Amino acid sequence: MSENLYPPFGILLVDDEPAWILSLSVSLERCAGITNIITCTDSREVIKTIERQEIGLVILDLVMPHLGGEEVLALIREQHPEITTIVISGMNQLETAVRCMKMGAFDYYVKTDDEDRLINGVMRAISMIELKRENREMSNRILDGSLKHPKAFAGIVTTNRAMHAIFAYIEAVAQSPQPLLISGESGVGKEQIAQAAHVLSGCRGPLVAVNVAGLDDSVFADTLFGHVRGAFTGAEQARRGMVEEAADGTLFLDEIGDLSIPSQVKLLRLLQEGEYFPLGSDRPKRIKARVIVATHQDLAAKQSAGTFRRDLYYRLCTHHIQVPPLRERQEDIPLLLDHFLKEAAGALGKKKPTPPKELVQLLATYKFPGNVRELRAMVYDAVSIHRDRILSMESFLKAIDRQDGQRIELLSPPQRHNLFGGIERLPTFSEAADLLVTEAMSRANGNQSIAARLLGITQSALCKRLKRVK
Ligand SMILES: Nc1ncnc2c1ncn2[C@@H]1O[C@H](COP(=O)(O)OP(=O)(O)OP(=O)(O)O)[C@@H](O)[C@H]1O
Repeated sequence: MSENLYPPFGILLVDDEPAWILSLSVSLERCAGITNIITCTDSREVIKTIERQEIGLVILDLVMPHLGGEEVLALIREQHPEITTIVISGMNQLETAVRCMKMGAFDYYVKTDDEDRLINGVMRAISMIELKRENREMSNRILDGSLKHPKAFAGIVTTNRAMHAIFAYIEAVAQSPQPLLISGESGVGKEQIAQAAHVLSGCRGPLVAVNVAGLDDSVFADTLFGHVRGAFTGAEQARRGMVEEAADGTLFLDEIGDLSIPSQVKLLRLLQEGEYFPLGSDRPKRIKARVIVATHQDLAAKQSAGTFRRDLYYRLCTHHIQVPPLRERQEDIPLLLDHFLKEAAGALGKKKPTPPKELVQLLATYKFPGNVRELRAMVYDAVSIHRDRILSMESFLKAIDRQDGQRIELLSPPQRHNLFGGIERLPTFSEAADLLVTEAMSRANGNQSIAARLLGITQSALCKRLKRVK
């Protein structure tokens, strides 16, 4: 959103009547926040203007001296077919309208039409152009597999393919004025993703984060929209709301799934109309921030159950990112372990300890219900009590065992290929069990607790087996 012009491409108004151009410009800005407007009163200049600057939409008068609107439309379709055109006429002529639509006009309006109809049509055209652009951008990224701004994601440690696809998606939608929805379990890194999207939006303002969980409706309205002096008992001073604090930046609403229905209505109105009223004021203010929302809940399920408004859900879903849980990206565990060991050692003024080999094996057997945040906390705890050069496994084992109700089970999906394919004589059941136990003990470096987790059995069951193996 360079220089905060909206939309990110120009809208060219072509009409030989300067008064009409002025009145339409004012209405577009006042009613829809459209500021990226270029004007042209000489139809012969249209193509040159298009070639000089980035135009996405042309709003074209039909009756003009020199070149008429239909001729200009034909030239645009021929020389710049990527540009969308809306035709406006002083007369309501069905035949002309049909002809223009057949020539490729996006829509046709009569100057005497209700102004709202024209503005809604312009907004529809803008949404369509933006979607097309995002699509093109996404396809290009997917084809060349690269990121334009890898620095924006520097703080997010991952080698996972799904996470890299998310990065490419964020780059594609970063400049869109539509809201961005980030969902995923608690602790997967949703706030970090929101920060990357904010950096890439190019907005100069701040990222203002608001956790909306547990806010009742009036506190929600006051927090977001602020109030004027005397708005309610105790409102001795006017207060700016978070929407205003986030001007020219990003408003990040966390835990959006917990919002009450009346607050959902307020948020929808804000997103749809771009306007809000501070409490006690009858003068609307315009939102000038990009909105990013996050939730650990399944909004689709909530919407089906009737606890989340369908219209808001669809509005929020325009750009949607689903961050995978840590257990679905186990390849990230060694990297994150190393990252947090460094971070914790630095924060606690210690030398970075060396993790024992079996630690990654152990962590791979765990589901991490608290995701990356839980891993980070485990590492900080281990580093804070650590003394020797090699990190002790004890605190990790304790933290994992503390998770009551956690069934002991391996996380990797069962192997589908035939392990015994090349073997002529099948081992007996107890021979195979002994071999498995020996292998698990070797991988766990003799640690029975880890070996038991690797095998998916209790430690006492392993002890019994070990006695037999010996
Ligand atoms: N890929 C990652 N690389 C480095 N640190 C990460 C990564 N993912 C998460 N973290 C760290 O884990 C912690 C939790 O991340 P974050 O707050 O972004 O999660 P969240 O999904 O927003 O959680 P919640 O739903 O509870 O708000 C933070 O300290 C964050 O820095």
